[in-house]
Amino acid sequence: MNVIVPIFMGSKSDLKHAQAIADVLASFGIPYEMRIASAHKTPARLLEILAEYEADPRAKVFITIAGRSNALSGMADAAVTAPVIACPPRSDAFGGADIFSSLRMPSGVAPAVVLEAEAAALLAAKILALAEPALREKVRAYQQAHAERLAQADAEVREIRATV
Ligand SMILES: Nc1cncn1[C@@H]1O[C@H](COP(=O)(O)O)[C@@H](O)[C@H]1O
Repeated sequence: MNVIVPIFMGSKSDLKHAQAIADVLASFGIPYEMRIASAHKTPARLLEILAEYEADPRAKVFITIAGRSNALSGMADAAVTAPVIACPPRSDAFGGADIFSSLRMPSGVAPAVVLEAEAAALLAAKILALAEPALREKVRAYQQAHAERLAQADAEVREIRATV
């Protein structure tokens, strides 16, 4: 597959979350690259790396991970023409307030926000599948596996009957 999904994170402390996304991409056979740059601390470096991927036709979708104040996703979205999926790491600090920095963007900036690591990778897979029939089949198989698990669970709970 001649694609590469750049996964940007704001800090190495985001690596576990990034790896969870990367693992799902790998399960779809999608190549990825992980990069670290902070919109707050190293903005020039971030834009430099983004420009490299903007010039790379394989980079058809980006994933961005930044905790606390997520400037990374909006900055990335404004700097590249491909879709950007923001998947901020989970935080319960301050009542989960971090999430709001991922939701509202200035005009002309539109990163998608997907909170679960697996789902962020799935959205990336579906975007890439638009131009990759083999990947589309893998997405279909993934959906089918979910449907089968539900059918199995349904059959199991149906056995729990009231016997009055
Ligand atoms: N928003 C932001 C800008 N620079 C780093 N962060 C995020 O802040 C958290 C803590 O970063 P650090 O390790 O640099 O303190 C990480 O989730 C990182 O993505």
